[in-house]
Amino acid sequence: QSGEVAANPEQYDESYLCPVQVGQTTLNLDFDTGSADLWVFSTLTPKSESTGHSLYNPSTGTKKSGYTWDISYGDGSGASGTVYADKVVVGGVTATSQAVEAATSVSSQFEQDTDNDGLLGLAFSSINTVEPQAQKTFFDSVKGSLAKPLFTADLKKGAAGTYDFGYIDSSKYTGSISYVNVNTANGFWEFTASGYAVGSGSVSGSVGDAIADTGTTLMYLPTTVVQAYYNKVDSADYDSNQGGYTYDCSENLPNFLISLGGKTFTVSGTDINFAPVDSSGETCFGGIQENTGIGMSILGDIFLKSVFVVFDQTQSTPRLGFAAQ
Ligand SMILES: O=C(CCCl)NNC1=[NH+]CCN1
Repeated sequence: QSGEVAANPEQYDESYLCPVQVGQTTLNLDFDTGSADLWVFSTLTPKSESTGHSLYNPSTGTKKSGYTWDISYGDGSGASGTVYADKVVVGGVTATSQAVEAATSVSSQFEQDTDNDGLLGLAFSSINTVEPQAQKTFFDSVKGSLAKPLFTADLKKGAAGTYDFGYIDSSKYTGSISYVNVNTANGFWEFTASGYAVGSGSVSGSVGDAIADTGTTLMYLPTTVVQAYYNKVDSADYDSNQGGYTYDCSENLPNFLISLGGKTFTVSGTDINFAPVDSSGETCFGGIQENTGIGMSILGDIFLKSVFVVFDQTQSTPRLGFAAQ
């Protein structure tokens, strides 16, 4: 089988939500290559936490007795609950008995984002949080039945993009796809990024260890790289109250170039202009921030909306393919 599903941006492209049939209900889920749990708001979620969300009704599923899950994300958000097996359909691709993690508790970030009905993890199943036995991601459940064991991400700035499962649609990218091998030891789509450049500078240095993470909004890079970037932004400064680099919204940001698999990709300065910090619209928060304390770089949506990405398990070593959109 193969299929395509829309990835609809929230405000400021903070995350991208995709319609997914879970049991007999269609929910809008955040496809997240940085985690491996498929969890949903449900009729088991306290009303005080689930108002405004579409809810999975576990009555259509088979309860996995004694199974629980509890996940925390890099941004401090989290959720926990119980586990059911049920039908999940993404863009016409069906997992007949997918582990569906029904939330009995969610953090405030999820409670408040009423467009988001849960997450569909697309990292490696090794980091699934279900106890006493880790469960397969949706991709792992259907991988063997896909025309090709791969999926692609084509996210866009302020417009609907797509995730495709089982095939590469050559109309969605330009030029050739350049591949890098993935290190799955930490359960992420983790690889080594090469040199970088700011604006019209020449590509040099090394970004290093990084993950491709559709579930993270911004780009988190080494301090040296981030300082080199904002040195080219006159009004930029590190604002500890905002927790990162801010600048005058009226200032045009330079492009950021990164070399992956021997090819250089350009993230436009307009894409790096993330969002105003308040309703005055004077000060803006940058889409490139420091990876301090994370232990690796994260190429999140700010980067991913500039490229077409292949999450490829056609070979014994998984790999990532990057092409310009
Ligand atoms: O948690 C992470 C970072 C992994 Cl290093 N990404 N995925 C995600 N989902 C919701 C917020 N962030």
